[in-house]
Amino acid sequence: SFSQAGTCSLSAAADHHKECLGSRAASTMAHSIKYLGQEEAQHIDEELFSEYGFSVDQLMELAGLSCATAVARAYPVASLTKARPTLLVVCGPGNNGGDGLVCARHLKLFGYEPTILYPKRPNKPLFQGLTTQCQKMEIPFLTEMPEVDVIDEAYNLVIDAIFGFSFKGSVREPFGSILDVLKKTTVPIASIDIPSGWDVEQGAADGLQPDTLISLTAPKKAASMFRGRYHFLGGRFVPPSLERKYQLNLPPYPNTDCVLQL
Ligand SMILES: NC(=O)C1=CN([C@@H]2O[C@H](COP(=O)(O)OP(=O)(O)OC[C@H]3O[C@@H](n4cnc5c(N)ncnc54)[C@H](O)[C@@H]3O)[C@@H](O)[C@H]2O)[C@@H](O)CC1
Ligand SMILES: [K+]
Repeated sequence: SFSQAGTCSLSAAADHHKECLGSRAASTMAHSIKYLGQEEAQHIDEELFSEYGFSVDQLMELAGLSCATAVARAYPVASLTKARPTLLVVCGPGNNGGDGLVCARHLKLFGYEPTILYPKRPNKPLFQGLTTQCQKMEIPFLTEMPEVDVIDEAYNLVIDAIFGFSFKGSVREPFGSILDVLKKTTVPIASIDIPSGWDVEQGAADGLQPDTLISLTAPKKAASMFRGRYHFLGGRFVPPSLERKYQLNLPPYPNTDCVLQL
């Protein structure tokens, strides 16, 4: 992937994969995109709501749509190996989990068969609404995390929407046990914004190793430790003055696309 310092360390195989996706704009090479620290990511988030007048559900919809689009790019339905286009979406207790719910809904519309695990649901209208929408879309909800062999057998991909840029400290239950299962699965994992359980800036040597990372707004510092195949940028909603203020140096999204492969 393309590092902060602007050095390119792609293996020929990874390069081939990227070419196959056909989405890599040459212009991304000219940019040195900024990798955000945790506080900076939180400030940008607050500013989008306070100064720029966005609402959470608005940005969550765009973020979740970006994630579903990235998944459809990296794992087209026709490329999946299981008989049915099944996906497991694991949603955490904050806005990262909300992105997961939106992502699941769009993936269903894109022809996938998502199933959701949502063990800690905030008692807020936003999340209740997103949950109802998924239920009405006939997306099943699990009551507990399946065993590793069940996941390996039943799903083509796991979408990790457990923690995003507000994660801190050591993982509390039930998410510790859930992440232990995810570390053992052979099914590829696509992480939304941050691989869950990773320190937002330092990463985690013994943590999840997702195949795909979808960085929202801008990558966080830990993304420089991502070693999977596909790194996407999503969340095409940053006003130019905010981009300038934080010197995000975002590469241009192609045409009307809501994701960009880094
Ligand atoms: N600013 C942006 O650009 C946007 C951000 N969005 C999403 O919002 C995310 C950030 O959301 P939040 O700030 O709600 O936070 P997160 O979703 O990162 O997580 C916060 C939740 O996790 C819990 N938690 C934190 N550390 C924990 C630990 N060690 N063990 C167990 N639980 C722990 C907290 O109690 C809280 O419930 C981003 O990563 C992104 O996915 C999008 O929804 C919209 C746009
Ligand atoms: K995540």
